[in-house]
Amino acid sequence: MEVGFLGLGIMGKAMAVNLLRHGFGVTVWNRTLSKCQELVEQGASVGETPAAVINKCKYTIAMLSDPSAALSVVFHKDGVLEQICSGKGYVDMSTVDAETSSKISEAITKKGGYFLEAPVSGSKKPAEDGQLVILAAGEKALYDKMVPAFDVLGKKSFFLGEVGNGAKFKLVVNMIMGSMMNALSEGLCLADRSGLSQQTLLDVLDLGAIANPMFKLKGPAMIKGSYPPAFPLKHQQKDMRLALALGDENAVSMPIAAASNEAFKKARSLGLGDLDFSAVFEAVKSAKDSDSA
Ligand SMILES: NC(=O)C1=CN([C@@H]2O[C@H](COP(=O)(O)OP(=O)(O)OC[C@H]3O[C@@H](n4cnc5c(N)ncnc54)[C@H](OP(=O)(O)O)[C@@H]3O)[C@@H](O)[C@H]2O)C=CC1
Ligand SMILES: O=CC(=O)O
Repeated sequence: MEVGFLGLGIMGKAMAVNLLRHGFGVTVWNRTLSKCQELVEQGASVGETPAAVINKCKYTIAMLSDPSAALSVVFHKDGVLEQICSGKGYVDMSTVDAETSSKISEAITKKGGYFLEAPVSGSKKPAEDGQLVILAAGEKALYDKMVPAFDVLGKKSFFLGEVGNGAKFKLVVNMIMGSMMNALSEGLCLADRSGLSQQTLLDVLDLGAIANPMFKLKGPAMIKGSYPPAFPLKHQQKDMRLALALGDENAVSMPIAAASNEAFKKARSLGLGDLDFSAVFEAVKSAKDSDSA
């Protein structure tokens, strides 16, 4: 199967490599075109523009940073819309809001193409290992065609019905994840300020009812103040913002998510946006420092 792939950031690169390793023909494009070279060395072809990739491939996947990137790759000059047509499918796996996804879906469908949103849960390592969880919604016929690719990229894929449901699901999941990361950060800070061992706190958490892979993976690095980006903090803050907007639309009060969003914003203002989202710990620590000054 030949697929196009737009967006070779942390996730897109790992996913495209995985497809190549499993025998897919892959034609890649990235805004910063030089990032395509590493994929070419592993057997990929390059399209000079998103339109060129769509022209070449029957199915194209996108993995882009945020709503504005997802929209620009479709609607701008040399974008997806210029070549999408009957018989071609476009699968956007970026984390965006339902409104963005619907806009893209409508435009593509109007031109006779098929659209599927398919955001993923799971970070850099699950992307490298083909262990993502795929939250797809939109055109069921396209979902069925994409199953062989999803089987390579993920450990489980869900088909969730109409466009928007995948986007909303992903935002709910990441809203919970961002709140948990803040709770862990406050706990580590509180333990330290109370004269307790942060490592012992992690050991205790790992043995009890709230043990989870995220605390186990990120906790030890957080204690060391090490935040190599797997899931960039700026993207987690985008997800909190979009989840809060979904809460606004549905009149759901989310004080914990709102407070977590403030901490992620604070972390961005401290210049931590490109680090891993666990760097919110630094913002939590700095807030506690100024409280005690
Ligand atoms: N990292 C993670 O753990 C996970 C991320 N996600 C989601 O997946 C998506 C990608 O994440 P990730 O790979 O980490 O992000 P990165 O920041 O590593 O990559 C972002 C990609 O988007 C491209 N891009 C940004 N702005 C534009 C634009 N205006 N026009 C065209 N391309 C653009 C970048 O191109 P360039 O190289 O030129 O900057 C790059 O290819 C996000 O929506 C994120 O929320 C979902 C699950 C896990
Ligand atoms: O969106 C991030 C993730 O880890 O999932």
